[in-house]
Amino acid sequence: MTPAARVQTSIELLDSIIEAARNKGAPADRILAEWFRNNRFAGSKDRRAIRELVFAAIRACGPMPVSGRSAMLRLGEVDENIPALFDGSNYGPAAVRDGESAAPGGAAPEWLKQRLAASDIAGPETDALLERAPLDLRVNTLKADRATLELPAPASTTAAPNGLRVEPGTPVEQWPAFRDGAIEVQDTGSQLACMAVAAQPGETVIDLCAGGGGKTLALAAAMDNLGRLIASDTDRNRLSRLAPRAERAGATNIQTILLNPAQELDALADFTGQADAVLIDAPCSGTGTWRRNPEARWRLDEKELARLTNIQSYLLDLAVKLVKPGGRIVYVTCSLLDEEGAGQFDAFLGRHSGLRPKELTLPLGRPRGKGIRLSPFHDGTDGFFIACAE
Ligand SMILES: C[S@@+](CC[C@H](N)C(=O)[O-])C[C@H]1O[C@@H](n2cnc3c(N)ncnc32)[C@H](O)[C@@H]1O
Repeated sequence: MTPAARVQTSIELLDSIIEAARNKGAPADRILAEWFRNNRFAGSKDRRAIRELVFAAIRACGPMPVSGRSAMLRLGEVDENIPALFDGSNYGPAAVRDGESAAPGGAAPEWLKQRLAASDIAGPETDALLERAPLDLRVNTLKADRATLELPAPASTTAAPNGLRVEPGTPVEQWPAFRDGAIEVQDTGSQLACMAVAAQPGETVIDLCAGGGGKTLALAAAMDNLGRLIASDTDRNRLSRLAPRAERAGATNIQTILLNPAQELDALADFTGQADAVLIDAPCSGTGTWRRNPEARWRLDEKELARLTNIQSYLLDLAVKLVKPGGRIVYVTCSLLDEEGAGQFDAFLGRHSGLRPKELTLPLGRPRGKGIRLSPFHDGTDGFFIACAE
C-alpha cells in the first residue's frame, strides 16, 4: 500500500471506531483485528503502519471527533508527515478543502479533564495517560521461577516480585514459555493489586469481579493451588475465558461462579461470612488504562460514570457479607478519579463502622486517601487505586 492509501484506510477505520464508541460497539483493537483478517492484501508492514496511524490519531483527539478524516487532520497538526499525504491520489485521501477543520486536540473531553484535575491528575500526569504502554509479564510461580526462566528476548525485572518487562510489540504469545503457562501478560499495576490481597495457601479467597481471570491466576499462584479460590462475574463470556487459561497456567484450585446481576448473593450463598479475602476489581471508567484503550475517553459520559460509581459501592457492600470477621476486603479500580477510588472507599468505610483501613505495603505507588494510587507518570504502570479494609 502507498503511504497515502494507508492514511485513507486509517481514516475509514477511525470512522468505524467513532461509530462504535458512539453506540457502545466493539473496541478499537477488535475493529482493527477484524479489518486485518478480512483484508489479507495488507502486509505486515501495512498493518503495523495502519495500527500506528489509527492509535496516534485517537490519542491526538481529546473529545470524540466528528469523523475519521477530521481525526486524521488533527494528527496532521502534530505529525508533519501527514499533511502532504492528503494528495487526492488513487486510494489516498482527497485534498484538504478550503475551511475544512481538524478535530479538537487535548487529553480528554473538557468535563473529564476537570474531573481528573479535581483528583490531582493534570499536566504531565495527564500527558502520561496517553503514552505508549510497556509490555509487562508475570512469571507464573506454579510453573517457573523468575530467577531461572529463560526467554527468547531480553526482559528486565519490574517492581512486582514476579514481574518482567519486554519491548512493546514482542510476540510473547508465540513463545513456548507462554504456551506452557510459565508467563502471563499482566501490567505491573495489576500484579501489585493482586499482591495487596496477600492471598495465602489454604485460605478461602473470592475474586468477585474475575472477568477473564487475569487476577484470579495470580491469586492461584500466590496460594500455591492450596485453598479455595472463587472466581465470579456477571459476564458469562468473560468468565468462560478463564478455564483454558487456568489449564495452561496449571491453576487447579479455582471454582468459577456465574452471577445474576442484583442477585449475586444467591449464587455465593455458601460463602457468606466465609472468605478470608474478597477482591473487588470493580468495573470502572478505566481512566488509568487510556495508554492501551485511548478511545475509552470518548465512550465515557457523566451518566455512565454515575452508573459505575453506583455499582462500585454496591459491590463493596456485597463483599462485607462474604468476608469472615477479621477478613480482608481489597478494593481495586483502574481509574484515577477519586469518586471511583479514594472517595468511594472513604464513603464505604463511613457506611461500615466495624471495618478499618489496612495499611498496604507495595513497592510502588503513593498514598491517596486511605489507599494507594499508581499512575503511569509516577510508576510507569497503568493507573490504579488500591485499598484494603479489615
Ligand atoms: C475490571 S473488570 C475485571 C477484570 C479482571 N479482574 C481481570 O483481572 O482480568 C470488572 C468486571 O466486573 C464485572 N462485573 C460487573 N458487574 C458485576 C457484578 N454485579 N458482580 C460481579 N461482577 C460484575 C464485569 O463483567 C467485569 O468483568
